[in-house]
Amino acid sequence: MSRHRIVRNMNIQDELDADAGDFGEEELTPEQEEQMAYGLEQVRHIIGSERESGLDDETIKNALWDQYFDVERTVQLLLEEQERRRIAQERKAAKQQEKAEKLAQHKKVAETASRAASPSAKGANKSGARGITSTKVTAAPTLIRNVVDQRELDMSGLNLNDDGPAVDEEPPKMTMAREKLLEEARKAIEASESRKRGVSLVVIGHVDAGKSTLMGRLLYELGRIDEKRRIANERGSNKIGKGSFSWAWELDGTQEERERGITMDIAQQSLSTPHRQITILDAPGHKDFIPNMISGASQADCALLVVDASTGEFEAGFERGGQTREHLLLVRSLGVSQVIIAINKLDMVQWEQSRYDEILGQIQLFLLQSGFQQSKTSFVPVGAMSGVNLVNRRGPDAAALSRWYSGPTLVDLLDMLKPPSRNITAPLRFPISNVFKGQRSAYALQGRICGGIVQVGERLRILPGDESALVKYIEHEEENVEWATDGSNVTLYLTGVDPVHLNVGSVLCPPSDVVPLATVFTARVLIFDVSVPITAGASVELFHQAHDVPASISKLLATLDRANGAVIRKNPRVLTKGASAEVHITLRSSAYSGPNARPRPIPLETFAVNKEMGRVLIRREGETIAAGVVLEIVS
Ligand SMILES: Nc1nc2c(ncn2[C@@H]2O[C@H](COP(=O)(O)OP(=O)(O)OP(=O)(O)O)[C@@H](O)[C@H]2O)c(=O)[nH]1
Repeated sequence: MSRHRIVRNMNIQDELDADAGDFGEEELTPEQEEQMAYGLEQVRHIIGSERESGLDDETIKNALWDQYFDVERTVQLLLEEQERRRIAQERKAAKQQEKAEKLAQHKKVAETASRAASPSAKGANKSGARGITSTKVTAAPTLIRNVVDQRELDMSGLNLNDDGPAVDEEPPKMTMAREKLLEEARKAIEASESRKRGVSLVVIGHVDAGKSTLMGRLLYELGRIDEKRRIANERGSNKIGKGSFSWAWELDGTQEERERGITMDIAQQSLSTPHRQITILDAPGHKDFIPNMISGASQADCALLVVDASTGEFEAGFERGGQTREHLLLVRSLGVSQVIIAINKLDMVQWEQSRYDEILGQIQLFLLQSGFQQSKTSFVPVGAMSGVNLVNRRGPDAAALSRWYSGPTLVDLLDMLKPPSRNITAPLRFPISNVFKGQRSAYALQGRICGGIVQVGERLRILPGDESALVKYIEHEEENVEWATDGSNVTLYLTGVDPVHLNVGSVLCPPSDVVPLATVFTARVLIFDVSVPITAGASVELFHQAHDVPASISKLLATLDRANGAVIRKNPRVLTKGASAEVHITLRSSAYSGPNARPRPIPLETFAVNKEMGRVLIRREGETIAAGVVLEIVS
């Protein structure tokens, strides 16, 4: 379950549980009282389901504490819930009314037809039959057929007296035909060009570079964290002797992360600059959690690399085995071309310009070697802890920096990130990156839309498998929306499906245009800095979107010229550092599935059809050894 989600769920729980009967100094209105009662019910339900899903009470409590001060958001959530229920009830009443009217109409026709069919009512028969054929025109044949059945039908089948399913269970309806939806989406995208445009940003870098601190402090500087919450984080982190991590607490929400002082999973937040609405994916820097980092990077448009400028620390992160280079290579391989490099902790080297220039020079060279264009990379000196040069350069800490730096702040650079173009006419592809039990009897799936458009009420296929499900709600940037397009990081709430069919790595798509499945495919790969050359049959871990599966590089087809793709050698014996090659990749069954089990296929597309669905990463023994694109699906 997503940590982010636990925290969000706990918003309600925390407020109501902790403050039941004592809402601080504030008097509650009757409406709020009612909301609180409803919320408490939710709380019990949520605690129950969190326990069922294996969370211990300590973690739940921790998450509760985390949201302690978010009173306004809680009340707002509850009011929204009430409003949704009201609308659903109104819709239900309108539908029942409509059904009743239809039934009355059918009954009338039935009576007429029955009179017409009755041998004892000859006059009526004639006139009735004439009446139907002459007045009911095209609909008459169906109606007459129904009339016969109608007389035998059990009225309960029409559900007139039924209370119907719980309001929450009412199946969602698609509000727009596809063409109309596309039209509306195009207009909205055009309109957003002049307003705030959305981008998603993955925050990467070596362990302890200050990524979470930077994000926590930035959220505070931008007013997304209030004073109460800041104090709570400060107190909480001091209490366990981790005071220097108080800013990181905002992002590192689980007990284990807080106690260990490291990020372990992707944390999602959003912030807003004058021209951009940014979804932040804070990735772990520790090499043990690279799979989680890859999952975050595969959902991002841009990257923010944080490096630690302190003596010896930059070097440790940048040399072989450090995460700075590996993260840069990974994001580039996953298609991210824009990157901001925040050179952090300059306070540790007395804000020396020479240190900044030295680091900038080394990274710039590596960026060029790794295929980043200089025009799409930018550097900024910052002090995350004291908030220097994030939003402004005010205060005594910033004075030393201002002596030699007059360029943009971090927010200025974020505000200039180029939003991705959206391919809304492509078939929908939604690779699942996270699954958890949502509220309101739906299952929640997090991920990024890789092509197309999705709307509430749509039925989607889940690949691999034969299952489908209905989209009940769509959440984007913490708001419920009717539809969402390519490039958006969203949470889809699905109903009508057994959760066993919802797995990380599965892809949702339209039933009429399903994504291909593959167990063997041809890929063009670029070999990274490997210590042991790759031979045919090498066992590897294949990463595709948020998912990793066992595989082997089953055939080495050719080595290629990196510049023009021409074949240098067919059937090479080995692939060494820096080689570009065409290979066959074959999925293997996992160690748990037994010796004779066949590998489960994964949803994949060629790079030519869908860039995001056609990228793969290859790792071996905890090291990323290659990145590639899918050329052809073999089987
Ligand atoms: N002196 C100084 N320390 C900082 C600064 N920014 C972060 N730190 C410290 O660096 C340590 C690591 O910070 P985090 O934010 O947890 O680092 P991280 O990159 O998110 O760590 P992982 O996600 O676990 O890789 C903490 O002790 C911070 O207080 C800074 O600007 N100056």
